[in-house]
Amino acid sequence: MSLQLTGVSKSFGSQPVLDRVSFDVERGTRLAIVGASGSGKSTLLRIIAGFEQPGAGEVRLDDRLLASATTTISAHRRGIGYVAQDGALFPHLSVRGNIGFGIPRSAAREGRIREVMELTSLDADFLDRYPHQLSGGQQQRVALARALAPDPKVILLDEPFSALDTGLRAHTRAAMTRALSQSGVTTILVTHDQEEALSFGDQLAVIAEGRLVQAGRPAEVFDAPASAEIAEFLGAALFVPAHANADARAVCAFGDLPVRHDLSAGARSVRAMLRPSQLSVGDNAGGTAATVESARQSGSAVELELRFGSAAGFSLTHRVPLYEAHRFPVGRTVSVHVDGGVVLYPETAASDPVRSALAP
Ligand SMILES: Nc1ncnc2c1ncn2[C@@H]1O[C@H](COP(=O)(O)OP(=O)(O)OP(=O)(O)O)[C@@H](O)[C@H]1O
Repeated sequence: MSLQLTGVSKSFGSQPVLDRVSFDVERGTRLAIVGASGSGKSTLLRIIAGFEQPGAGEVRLDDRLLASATTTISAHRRGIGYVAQDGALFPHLSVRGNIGFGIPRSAAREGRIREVMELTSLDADFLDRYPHQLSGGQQQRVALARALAPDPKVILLDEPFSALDTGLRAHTRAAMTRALSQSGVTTILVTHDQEEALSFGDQLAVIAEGRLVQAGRPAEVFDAPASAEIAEFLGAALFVPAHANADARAVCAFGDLPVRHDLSAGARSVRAMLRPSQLSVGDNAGGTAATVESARQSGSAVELELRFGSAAGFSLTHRVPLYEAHRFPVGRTVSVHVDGGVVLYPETAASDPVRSALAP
């Protein structure tokens, strides 16, 4: 039993926005969909919610057809809750009125309102407050409580944390994720924030220009992005030209390293991808030599710009704790080691000084 999308496409006028999107979300699990601005994330959620109709394809919930090009079940009959970016609370209704909006009037109503408030870590003292008397994070939790109150089969979250500042965002996200786990409701979150997507769901799907380009467990997708573009989108990535050997190793500017995943599809020219967190920088010899070109304090760390090769060569930024910065004065030659393996991708045709500077 699950929410199932098959070949969902949508255009606005002549502009295609979604192109044959298919996925399955198992009951009680969480899916995060990540994509750049304009990639079609909100449109996808709006089709599932019933606010837009697909141009082609089908949306099914537990085998019941909710939407196709010719069929549509109205939004309020789908059993799907929706939380918008700004919460979209009714400003003239109290917290009680907002949360109780979708629940039939009965003796059990007040109990259910209090239950979902507890689930979303909202104090019962807020019951008679109005939205303008709440912080942004509290408003988002009221919006989630309102969506959960009628006991939906699915909850859709459209960038619900993006309007909150950093500290509040982490706190609200933790409270909402806890509430969703406890309620066991199937959830889809869309976000353009990679960290958020990687930490939210049981599954992660990456959407680019209306197409679903990769899906899987978050750790698997992060570990083996299907393309160099996805690797870069999901977090800082470093690419260096490499020679692949037959024994699952590759030689690149950082030495002879194990290959974790070979996604080069047999290309003659390949490049190795590694994450900055795999680098360690020391003042001993033995690694790849680099020169500290500049040092800039950033919070509790110092960002070193390390230059490899000649002045026209390649540089990367590496963070070291403030208390270690004295070991890396500007002009010092340092040694860079890489832990862990690399992922191989085909080399792109464009020649670029970064690549030639790092060629083994
Ligand atoms: N009702 C509409 N009419 C015409 N074009 C639309 C409509 N809704 C969305 N679009 C267009 O469809 C494309 C995808 O929009 P959508 O809001 O789904 O993207 P998104 O990935 O959610 O972006 P963001 O992260 O910026 O919210 C955009 O180019 C947008 O301008």
